[in-house]
Amino acid sequence: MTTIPIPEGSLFGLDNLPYGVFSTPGTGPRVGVRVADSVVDLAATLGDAEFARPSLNDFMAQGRGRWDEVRRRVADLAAGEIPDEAVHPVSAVTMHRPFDVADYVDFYASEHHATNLGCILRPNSEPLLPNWKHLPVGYHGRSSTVVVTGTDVTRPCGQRKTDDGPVFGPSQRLDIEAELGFVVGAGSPLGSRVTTAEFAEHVFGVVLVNDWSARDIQAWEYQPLGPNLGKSFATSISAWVVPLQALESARVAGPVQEPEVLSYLAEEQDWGLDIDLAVSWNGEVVSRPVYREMYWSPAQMLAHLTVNGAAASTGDLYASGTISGSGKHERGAFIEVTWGGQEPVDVAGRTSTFLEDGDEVTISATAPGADGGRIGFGDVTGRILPART
Ligand SMILES: O=C(O)/C=C/C(=O)CC(=O)CC(=O)O
Ligand SMILES: [Ca+2]
Ligand SMILES: [Mg+2]
Repeated sequence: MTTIPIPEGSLFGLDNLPYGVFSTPGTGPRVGVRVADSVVDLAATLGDAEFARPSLNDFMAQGRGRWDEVRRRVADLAAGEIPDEAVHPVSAVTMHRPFDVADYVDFYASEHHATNLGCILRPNSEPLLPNWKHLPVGYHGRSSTVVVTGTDVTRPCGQRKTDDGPVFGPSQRLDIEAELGFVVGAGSPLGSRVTTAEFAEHVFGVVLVNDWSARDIQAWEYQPLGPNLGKSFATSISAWVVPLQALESARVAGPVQEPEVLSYLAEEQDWGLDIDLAVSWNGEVVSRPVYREMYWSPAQMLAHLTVNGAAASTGDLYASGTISGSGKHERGAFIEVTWGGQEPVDVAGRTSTFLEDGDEVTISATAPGADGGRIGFGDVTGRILPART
């Protein structure tokens, strides 16, 4: 039997306990929980069949009562003695995409980001469009290209506009977007709505998201229907799903919403989140976005997603949109950091605007934990491979 050492200050203490899907040489992917620098095999310890599967979906589908029960059992387990064969060092396992992604929607919930992009992309008009403060604007992304951290990202090819008309080729303005992703566990039937008060009954947990974005492809294709191929080539997520319960100490009131929102978007509980992110480009931190300034809360986003009667499904992923704070060093996309490429930055020994082949980007995040310390999210990392031409 083994007791897992939890060093003082660990971001993965007993107040976090995120879930993921891992494999070891010789055994297939299955559900594990991270405790400090170890992964606990849940099928081998708790014995419940849904943990022997290569995704979290069957567990997530069972709903809040079951999630809370398992979290209590896992906390007891992690604090006590565990059979040696059920504990693996994080460094010795392979992490997989933690859930089968059903639908994927990306929102646009940062006022700072939306304003910055408006100024950069549409300099002669109002940066925020008239609907922006009345509803959380979003678009449907491509769930089949959601990949787990560590997956390489091939530079996309596509159309971009030039003075001589559109040309086809590798994107020359490849960018990132640092976001949070909310993972739906318990779905809702077609024809029903999820109210803002029901958010925690449906959302299982949170991942970090990098919504890779080819700005040149996007700028040419997006009017009037929104982003499509400029973003659908890859979206990276972290391997560990932080349970919503672990974020209790991170809950804060969001910004005051003025004008007042329509009643289906009104909230009685605070679902702003005090989460600090860091974006590293080739190993150097270039930005520290803050989640707490996000205008729309995740409870409002889910209420909006279902207000027309659209069903929510186990494995649905909806992302917050780029997380940009008010400060210059809090911007969550390189198009903002470099102001449309006009203000290059010196990063890791190079002057840069957009991503070059071989570049690597890592997004990390921490939040206040229940024990007075901090909890971590697993990183989301990706490296750019040259285009297939
Ligand atoms: O303002 C635009 O035209 C485009 C905005 C984005 O690309 C952002 C997007 O994907 C939503 C977000 O991440 O906030
Ligand atoms: Ca985005
Ligand atoms: Mg801690």
